Amino acid sequence: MANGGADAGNGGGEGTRRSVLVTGGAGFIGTHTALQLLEKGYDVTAVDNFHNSVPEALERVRHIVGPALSTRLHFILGDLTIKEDLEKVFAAKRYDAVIHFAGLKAVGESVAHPEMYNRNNIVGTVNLYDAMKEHGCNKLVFSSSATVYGQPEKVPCVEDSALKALNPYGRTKLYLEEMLRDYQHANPEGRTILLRYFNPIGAHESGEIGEDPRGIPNNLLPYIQQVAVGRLPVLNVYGHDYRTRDGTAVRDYIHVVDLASGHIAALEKLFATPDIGCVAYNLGTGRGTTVLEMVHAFEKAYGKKIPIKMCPRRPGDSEEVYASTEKAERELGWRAQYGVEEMCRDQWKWAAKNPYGYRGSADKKD
Ligand SMILES: NC(=O)c1ccc[n+]([C@@H]2O[C@H](COP(=O)([O-])OP(=O)(O)OC[C@H]3O[C@@H](n4cnc5c(N)ncnc54)[C@H](O)[C@@H]3O)[C@@H](O)[C@H]2O)c1
Ligand SMILES: O=c1ccn([C@@H]2O[C@H](COP(=O)(O)OP(=O)(O)O[C@H]3O[C@H](CO)[C@H](O)[C@H](O)[C@H]3O)[C@@H](O)[C@H]2O)c(=O)[nH]1
Repeated sequence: MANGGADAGNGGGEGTRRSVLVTGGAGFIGTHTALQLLEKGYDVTAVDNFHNSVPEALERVRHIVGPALSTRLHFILGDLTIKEDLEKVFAAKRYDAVIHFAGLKAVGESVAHPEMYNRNNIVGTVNLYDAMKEHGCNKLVFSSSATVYGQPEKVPCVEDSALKALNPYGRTKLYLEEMLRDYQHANPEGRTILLRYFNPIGAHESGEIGEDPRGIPNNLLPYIQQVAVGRLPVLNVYGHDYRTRDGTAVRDYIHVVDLASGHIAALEKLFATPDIGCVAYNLGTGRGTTVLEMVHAFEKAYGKKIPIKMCPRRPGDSEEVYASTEKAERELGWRAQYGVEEMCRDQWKWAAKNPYGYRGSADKKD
């Protein structure tokens, strides 16, 4: 868990409760983070255009935290690429900090529609930064990704490794990291943390909120989950000739609840460190797991076999990616608590309760 007291967001009384703007707050990581922020005593405003999420997700957050904390969760429908929407967001309240999740994240889609990724991820972030500057908000936590390490030559990935983008999605993250460093250089009073997520999976332990991708999932766990609930017939395992323990690729899977607590730790670091500048941290567990190990861990939670089909490697995939977690441990006082067993347990709980995600049934899907 993140360090810090139970009511760390409440800087000493009702009138001084810290207020955080969460862009993309209805999404997978946004909902889990909003929930923890509320539990920590922060006042939360989520802004989302529901491009990849639904209002029900935030209703579930309200349900989990209960009526009292729910009053501190505000929502504004808005699109970061529309400046007027951001004006509305910043006119509503004064924010002590922003956690910026809003973005598109599907690699394949970014190859097919790079202009959409640049417009959404880059223009959205430029607009957000301009609005923050205009309204005197200088603390930002930005969602970056391990994708900025490209195909790492050396693992574990350390924060000062060489960076490289392999696709248009990765290029938006890499460019935004560089842009935010430039902005920091020009505005030294700013405080920015870039969080490089490894592979977020799992769900809140209640099984009420989780990842709900539209269409056929690209990522491993959402795919396995859909095979488990009968929406897809078989898991294609991409690549079984890697130089790894069992021939399948290795990733650093991290429980989304741990990832959320990493954001609380980053936020607390920003509040506590006036001269932090712009710093990157990995959020991973530091442990690598193969695709087949993940399948077996999920089967243990699910209680049945997942049918698999061995397939050729997926173009662009790396053999082995996992994080060095030393910097986050040392400087944020944060480390992941959960292992793959808990990740799969909670992923399956979410799947079993919500086989068709938030939309409830096959007919309503998409
Ligand atoms: N989930 C992962 O595997 C992963 C890995 C590394 C980095 N990230 C990054 O973390 C962030 C959050 O990811 P997530 O998994 O929660 O994704 P998500 O799609 O579930 O959440 C993103 C949210 O942002 C909203 N959004 C997108 N563009 C918007 C815009 N222009 N204006 C307002 N709202 C907008 C979407 O509707 C969605 O609710 C993204 O920036 C993503 O690139 C995710
Ligand atoms: O149906 C599937 C889906 C995935 N895989 C394999 O499972 C592993 C993990 O794949 P994911 O798609 O879940 O995750 P990636 O590590 O490939 O990519 C994710 O994590 C990256 C960071 O490391 C980037 O952020 C990227 O955008 C994000 O999708 C890979 O070896 C992949 O080939 C399968 O075998 N079958």
